[in-house]
Amino acid sequence: MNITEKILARASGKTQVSPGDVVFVNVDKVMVHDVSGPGVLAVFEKLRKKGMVIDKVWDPERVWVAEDHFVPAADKISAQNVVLLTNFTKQFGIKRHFKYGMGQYGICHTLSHEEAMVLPGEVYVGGDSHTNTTGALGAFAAGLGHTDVAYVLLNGKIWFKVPETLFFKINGKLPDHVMAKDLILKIIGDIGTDGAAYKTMQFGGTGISEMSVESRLTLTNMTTEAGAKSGIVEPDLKIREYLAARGVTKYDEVHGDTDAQYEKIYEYEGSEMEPVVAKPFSPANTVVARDLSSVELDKAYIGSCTGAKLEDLQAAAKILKGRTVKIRTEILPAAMSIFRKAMDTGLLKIFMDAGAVVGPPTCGACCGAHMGVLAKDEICISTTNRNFPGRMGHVESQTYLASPLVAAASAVTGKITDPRDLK
Ligand SMILES: CC(C)[C@H](C(=O)O)[C@@H](O)C(=O)O
Ligand code: SF4
Repeated sequence: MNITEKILARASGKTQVSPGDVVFVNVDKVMVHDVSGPGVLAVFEKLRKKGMVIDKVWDPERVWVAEDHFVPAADKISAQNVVLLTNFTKQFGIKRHFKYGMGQYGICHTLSHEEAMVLPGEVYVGGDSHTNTTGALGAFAAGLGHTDVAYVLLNGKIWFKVPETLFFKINGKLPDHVMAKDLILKIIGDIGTDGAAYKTMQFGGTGISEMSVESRLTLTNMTTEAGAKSGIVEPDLKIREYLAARGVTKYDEVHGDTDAQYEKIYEYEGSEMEPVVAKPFSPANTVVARDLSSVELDKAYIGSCTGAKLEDLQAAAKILKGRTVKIRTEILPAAMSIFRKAMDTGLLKIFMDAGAVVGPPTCGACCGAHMGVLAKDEICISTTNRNFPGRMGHVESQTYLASPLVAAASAVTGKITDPRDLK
């Protein structure tokens, strides 16, 4: 069995599972945020109307809650949703509620690794499609809809069909000007937005062992854009060090067997990778950044669970240091802990000296909700993961997806720019 099959076998009390089997698994952790939380509570209300008594969740210690999509409250409805979440965590005794304006808070998928909320070998589900992100820590991590999350909250279990696994073997390190974002855009461009439909995308090879944990998280984050049920990387020393730095050393790692089976193996030569950009309106609409050097931009956005981890901000700072932005540039670290590290290490000063605006963690601009939406016909280069019509604002706006290096280089020139071409 491969790592995903072994995790699902262990969680369902079986010695052997195969792709296609339906298993009923014990869940280790579950997350809801300020969009899915109220949706799940609406399911509870429906069940109550049918006479069900709901006065506790299966295990309040295994539930955590993030305020991220519409904070700072974008309007009256989002303000009300935060009140709903607060009442929910109080009523059910859920202590891990990351609240806007009270110390650490941020985008759910960023907190999941920054706060070591999920550990190797675990089954983690969340009310958000990019829950796949945390698979980079060696866990089975998948997004669920409101009804399924409600079921997990009450029972601590859920069913899964064991997915087939596609293995992406990356040989050798990526060049300096290329980031994990370029690699995953290249892969999605190759396999398409349904190329991994209900499959697991596993990443391995020397290119992955050389890669930082934060970079691996960019890969697994975007497996959702290829339709994958989950994304995963086998845990190694880097993961152990990452978790130890967060005070966690006890967990039960799972590794695939040496003769593990995969549906298909794809190979990529790391050193041959180039900066890649996804054009509107699909993450699979990819070309090399250099082919787009005539595209004029209105905005550069460096933010989101995909592109505003510390390493992403460091990459942007490398470009922006001593330079000035030519277009409106918004930089929103993905969690307060990252914001603080960026402040302590001088990154925020570099951004502000360059003329960019630095703002609080939020999903707002990424999902076109608030805090920087695009106007009609505006064109944005963004470190986020989706560029469907209207994703970041007006339905006739356009988003190009890119790495933080490409986004920062483009902010400086006002046109899509390969970082190698920046004077
Ligand atoms: C709003 C939320 C449910 C949504 C998701 O599930 O992915 C959002 O995070 C997104 O990226 O589109
Ligand atoms: S930052 Fe964007 S992609 Fe990530 S959870 Fe928020 S809305 Fe979804």
